[in-house]
Amino acid sequence: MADGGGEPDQLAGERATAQFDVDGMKVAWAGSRHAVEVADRMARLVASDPVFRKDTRTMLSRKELFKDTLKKAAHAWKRIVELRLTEEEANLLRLYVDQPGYVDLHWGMFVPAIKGQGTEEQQKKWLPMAYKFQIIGCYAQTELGHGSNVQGLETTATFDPSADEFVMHSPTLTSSKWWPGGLGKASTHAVVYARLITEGKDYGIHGFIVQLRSLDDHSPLPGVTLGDIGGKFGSGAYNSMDNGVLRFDHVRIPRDQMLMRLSQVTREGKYVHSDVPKQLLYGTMVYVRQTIVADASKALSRAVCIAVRYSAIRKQFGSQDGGPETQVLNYKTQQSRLFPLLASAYAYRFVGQWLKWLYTDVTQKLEAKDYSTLPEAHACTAGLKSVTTSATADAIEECRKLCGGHGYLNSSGLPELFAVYVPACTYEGDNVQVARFLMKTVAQVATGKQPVGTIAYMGNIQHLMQCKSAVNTAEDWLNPAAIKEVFEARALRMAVNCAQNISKAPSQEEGFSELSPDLLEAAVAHVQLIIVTKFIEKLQEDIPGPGVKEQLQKLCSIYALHLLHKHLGDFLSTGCITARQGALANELLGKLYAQVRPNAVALVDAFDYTDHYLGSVLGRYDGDVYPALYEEAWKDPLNETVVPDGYQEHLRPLLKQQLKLSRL
Ligand SMILES: CCC/C=C/C(=O)SCCNC(=O)CCNC(=O)[C@H](O)C(C)(C)COP(=O)([O-])OP(=O)([O-])OC[C@H]1O[C@@H](n2cnc3c(N)ncnc32)[C@H](O)[C@@H]1OP(=O)([O-])[O-]
Ligand SMILES: Cc1cc2nc3c(=O)[nH]c(=O)nc-3n(C[C@H](O)[C@H](O)[C@H](O)COP(=O)(O)OP(=O)(O)OC[C@H]3O[C@@H](n4cnc5c(N)ncnc54)[C@H](O)[C@@H]3O)c2cc1C
Repeated sequence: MADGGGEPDQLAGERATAQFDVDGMKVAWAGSRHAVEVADRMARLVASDPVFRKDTRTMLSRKELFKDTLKKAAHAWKRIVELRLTEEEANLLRLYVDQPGYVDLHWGMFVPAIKGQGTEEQQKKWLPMAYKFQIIGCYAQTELGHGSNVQGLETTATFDPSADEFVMHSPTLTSSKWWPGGLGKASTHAVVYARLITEGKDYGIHGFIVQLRSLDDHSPLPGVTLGDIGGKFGSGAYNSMDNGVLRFDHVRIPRDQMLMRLSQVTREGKYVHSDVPKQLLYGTMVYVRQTIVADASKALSRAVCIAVRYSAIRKQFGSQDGGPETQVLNYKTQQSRLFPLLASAYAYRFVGQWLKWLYTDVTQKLEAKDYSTLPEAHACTAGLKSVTTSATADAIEECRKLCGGHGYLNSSGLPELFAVYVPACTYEGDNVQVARFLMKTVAQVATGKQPVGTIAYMGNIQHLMQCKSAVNTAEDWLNPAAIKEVFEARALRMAVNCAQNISKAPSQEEGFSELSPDLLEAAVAHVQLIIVTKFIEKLQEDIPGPGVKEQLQKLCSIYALHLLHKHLGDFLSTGCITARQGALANELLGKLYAQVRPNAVALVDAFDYTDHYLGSVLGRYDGDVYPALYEEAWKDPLNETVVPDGYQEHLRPLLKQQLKLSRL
């Protein structure tokens, strides 16, 4: 999707060497022909609208940036209403506007929290107002003193039966809500997580809908202290978001603003727990983690698109006699650093599509009161979220390095992409929960219970604990069954080792604590197996378009084998492969990189990103990088004057003094 404005296409030669149908790959990437069409239309709509320009964003002050975000959000909403966009179209429009803001939390957490934890009556009351933006909501869980440990939150909601109200209170400084996006300046309401106290008893954390600001003049309501928590990492970047602080001084809300799907407080103050598992309190986090995995492939594919196109344009060395230099994309080191990231972008895309299916499936089962798949959904979302976000953050930084000096310029788009992306590693938690799930499964397998879903492989324990890989030539590694077997054996053996070592500890909790680094590694091995498996399963589907499946097969092999190479220690120490088999995998990787090379630019074109969305002079579709870099430099406010501000006060006196000294 070019919107480069009719410049000569410097990458045409690269595109001509592609050995597959790019349109077919666009469909495989987007999920369907319809998805390609809608995404394309929304991306163009945003790219052609001057209000959504973002090329000078990193030069704005925080206040200007925030106002710009409010403007863009309001304009996006206006376009959504005017054009009567569907939910799918509206979500894509917001994606392509590409500026973090309060709307992300309104749609991404506030609305899902009410949907997941509110009764039907509560949904009927609150959702229509939220859908029309008559109220703006955020998700206020984390506090100054506690983030990961949700049970440690201190905000209280004490029921007062005489008034049929809850009293929301922040008893300590550390109980101040701290971090919620959209809270600082924009939200009128929040879903607040607080300790429910009734009849003198603390029933732990529950969700409450609380109005924070006046709907007339936006001022905080009595007893509510609100503000922004301050500037964050990077210029532009996540500073468009008003992450906020909130304190309550005995603020009263009606009883029916407690989210009551999971448990209720009666008019008399009795606490009643329904038959819904209490873990559904964390349901909004499961939903968001699933979207974060999908976002990982978007961020990673953007970075890779920039690095691949620029590496095809950039030339260094290679000519002894004044002839053309070598494209840096032809260097084997560049390929071995970049192509695994390209393969990862596709791998995360497909696992993200599968995770969305899993989430929908669990949600339907929950509606039918079948809670059996909840633990797996929790483990998969938490684990995949953790693994894909940290790998993506590392990959964006790697892409910056792969673009050399120019990658460090804001106009490359990479510094801002990194700064916006990197908090995804922090918000929404880590991997420990997956490890607990694995340990439970190992224990169940020992009792003869047959695991299902993503842990079904653990049921094959007899074979996987002893099997030796049959790989004998580099090409043997092209067999998906060979790959799957060693990834399953590695994950299972690491989990079983942990379980055996925990059983030697004085208590299970001590064992867990002592072995937590090993548990984390076992969890990562399990999650990598899921990603590899879902890629392999994708390839078993009908994938139309000449050459499309063949390219994806190569990328799947690269994804799996680069992990094998990177974690060779795991595979060797668990005895899954021999050193020679490890070397054969590496040999095949080199051959696969050479096969991907002529397709690299077309493989990133298949992401179908506009130049607006990429936001990078290095990643331009037409490859006309140098004039764009040159032009971009002149937009910097420092270039508004030839002689800089401060010359008279600080440079001139210095220079004059040196003149005097030199005359002495
Ligand atoms: C755009 C970005 C916006 C960002 C927004 C945010 O950051 S918002 C803020 C985001 N904040 C964070 O992300 C905070 C991160 N912190 C966490 O996620 C915490 O680890 C915790 C809240 C899960 C711990 O809770 P705890 O101490 O109460 O629990 P426990 O460990 O004792 O486990 C008890 C049982 O529950 C199970 N279970 C747990 N979770 C789920 C689930 N989601 N589903 C289903 N089940 C779940 C677990 O497996 C265990 O099962 P078992 O073994 O009894 O059968
Ligand atoms: C940009 C951004 C946006 C956010 N948006 C929201 C929002 O909208 N709403 C909201 O409520 N919150 C939000 N948060 C808060 C976020 O969810 C928390 O920061 C996150 O859950 C981590 O908690 P923490 O900051 O308290 O870190 P801590 O829990 O203090 O973690 C510090 C370190 O301790 C480690 N650690 C903690 N517990 C354990 C353990 N049991 N075992 C081993 N290691 C452990 C962590 O891995 C980490 O290395 C946001 C945060 C950021 C950065």
